[in-house]
Amino acid sequence: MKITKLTTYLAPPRWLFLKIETDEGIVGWGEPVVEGRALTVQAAVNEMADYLVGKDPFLIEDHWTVLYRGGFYRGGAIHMSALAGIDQALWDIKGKALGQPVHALLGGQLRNRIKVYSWIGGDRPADVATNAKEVVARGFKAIKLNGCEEMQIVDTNEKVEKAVETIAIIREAVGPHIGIGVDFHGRVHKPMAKVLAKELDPYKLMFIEEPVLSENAEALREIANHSSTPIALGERLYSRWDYKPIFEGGYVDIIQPDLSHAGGITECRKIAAMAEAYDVALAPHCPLGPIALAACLQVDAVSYNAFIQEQSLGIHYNETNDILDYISNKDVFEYADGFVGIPQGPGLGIEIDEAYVIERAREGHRWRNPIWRHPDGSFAEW
Ligand SMILES: O=C(O)[C@@H](O)[C@H](O)[C@H](O)CO
Ligand SMILES: [Mg+2]
Repeated sequence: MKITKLTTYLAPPRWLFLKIETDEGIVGWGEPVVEGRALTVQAAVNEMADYLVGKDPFLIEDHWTVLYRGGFYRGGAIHMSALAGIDQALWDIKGKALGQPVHALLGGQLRNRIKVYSWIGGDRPADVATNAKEVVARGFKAIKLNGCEEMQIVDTNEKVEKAVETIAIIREAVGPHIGIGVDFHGRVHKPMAKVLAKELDPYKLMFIEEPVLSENAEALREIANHSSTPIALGERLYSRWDYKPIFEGGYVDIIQPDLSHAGGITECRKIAAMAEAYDVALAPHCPLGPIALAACLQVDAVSYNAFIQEQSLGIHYNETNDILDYISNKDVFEYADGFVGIPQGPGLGIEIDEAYVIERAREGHRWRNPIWRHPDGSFAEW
């Protein structure tokens, strides 16, 4: 079998899909995207396409190695996201050709299902609480919300009180047994992170996420010394080499590699294995589309340390941008009791509705994250 063609589609609300075709008619799909830079990742995929055309799609490990190492310069969000989508599509092709789900080719599933969490939005604590209750009523056993608004490098007690009040209201609303992940989104700097972590400890959170940016990971030591809450991060780390200092540092409890940002199934499987050797848990990041989610579930299926999966079915944006719109086998993600089943179909397990993808790609998108500012006019991390 030979690779014949790579085609990319800008898929609203903010995704990029990749189709890899072969001379035997088998087609694989990947989702090479980093939010807000879809066109740049598209260019990177196109730049790597000429190497792949004419090659055997089954030689995933070799293609990954050449595309990672062979450009001399390597790594980072754009390159590793492009490589991630290519890798997902190659696994999809191989699974479809052999009539096996990807997880079967990775050694076989060690779990039937994985717990999922739902994102909770809302501007005011009361709205967040209403949304949280609604999601719990729909069966979710775990939720995640943003932990604070913009936070300056040193900020006021008022900001801290507001953040704590929101979490208190949520804990009260959902009761003691629902998992609550609190995402600080890298908004907080070292001086405030330890204050917040300590204040939030009594709410027995499932984790605090990006309490500082991962490039400031040395600050985690101080935070861990002020709190017993598990610390999660990793959505902005792109390879085993990026994760190396995190494991060596010893203060991260949960890693969150993104299957569409960190080199795909091949690389995330290895990152997960490194984590297992440090007794660190895996919770793949996925505020993305159906292909990314399907890729996550393949790695969850074979990773002992995976415990929960992020996903954005029908809730992260709005009902008109549901990820199920893009797939024909709409029952593939089986939800029950706060868990989602591991897909059993060949390849990634999803069937992309290509006509719908082409139709939506005509409209495309220009997704950008908001730009925030502090009261003094300086830039604020979103
Ligand atoms: O953990 C999450 O899902 C968020 O931090 C998103 O990755 C971020 O809003 C960019 O899409
Ligand atoms: Mg996050």
